[in-house]
Amino acid sequence: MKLIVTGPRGKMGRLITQAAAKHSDIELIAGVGPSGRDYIGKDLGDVAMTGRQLGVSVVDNLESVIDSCDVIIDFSTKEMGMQVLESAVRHKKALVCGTTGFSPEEMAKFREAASSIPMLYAANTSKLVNIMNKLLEIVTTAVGDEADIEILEMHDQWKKDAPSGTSKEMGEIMAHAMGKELDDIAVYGRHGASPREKGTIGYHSLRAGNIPSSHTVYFGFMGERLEITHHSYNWECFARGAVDCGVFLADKAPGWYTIQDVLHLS
Ligand SMILES: NC(=O)C1=CN([C@@H]2O[C@H](COP(=O)(O)OP(=O)(O)OC[C@H]3O[C@@H](n4cnc5c(N)ncnc54)[C@H](O)[C@@H]3O)[C@@H](O)[C@H]2O)C=CC1
Ligand SMILES: O=C(O)C1=N[C@H](C(=O)O)C[C@H](O)C1
Repeated sequence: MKLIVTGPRGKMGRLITQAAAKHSDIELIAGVGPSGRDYIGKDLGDVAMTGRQLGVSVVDNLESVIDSCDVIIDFSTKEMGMQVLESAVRHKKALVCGTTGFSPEEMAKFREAASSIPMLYAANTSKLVNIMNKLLEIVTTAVGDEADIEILEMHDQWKKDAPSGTSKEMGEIMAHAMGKELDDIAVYGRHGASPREKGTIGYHSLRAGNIPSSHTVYFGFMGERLEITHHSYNWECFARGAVDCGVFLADKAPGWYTIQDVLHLS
């Protein structure tokens, strides 16, 4: 599988390149970074600190290398993510996108792209988070209407979007389990509303230091509560999952694929 990674100097791009470089089924073709960076033209292995040179460069123009690849993995910014999507559709290349922070209108463009390319979007590529999502569906189906549901997510000080893409996916899964739409029941922060309105999902985002990612969903009852939590200690679990998604997508026909398909959780 011939792979291009965007943002190979970023936190995720670097780890994805490192994981891909160790994978026997993957040939890295190029990295794509922003123009003007001092590492443009340098060896991808050096830029992503894989521990060995890979014999391919980091370029600043995806269009110049895209025809040589089978799959692109993009964990960058929402602006870059939209550009990558356009190029992938134009050149009919499979795309794994793990970038978060897109608007509903932008997300619709990813869905549209699935009619012409193999497309996998995942706000969280950790295996355990996606198993947690299954647990959330079970609990919400059973007690969603009785419980006070609150999501608390924590990330590092540099994270650009809030709430996290993962917590939005979790909220959507729980809302759908209750036969509702998240937009109708999400409450961002609480401002002294009392009593708490039943059937809503509360959102709380915390940004501090270098916390990689924590998500807890609270199901509050009178006299007891259930908490379901995932903590990552670093970003490697997401990079491993992203590479698995890329390998999965390489031989697929155009269509919309999810991480549940990759993990056989559907
Ligand atoms: N789906 C998942 O499991 C996960 C998703 N993420 C998401 O991945 C994204 C990236 O996160 P981080 O790696 O922490 O961010 P980062 O800020 O460390 O890296 C972003 C990278 O994008 C590159 N970039 C920005 N504009 C570019 C352009 N025009 N051309 C080429 N490259 C460009 C930057 O140079 C940088 O290398 C975020 O949206 C984050 O929420 C992060 C972790 C896990
Ligand atoms: O920016 C991050 O770090 C992460 N972003 C994703 C998100 O927005 O949910 C996934 C994970 O939480 C790490």
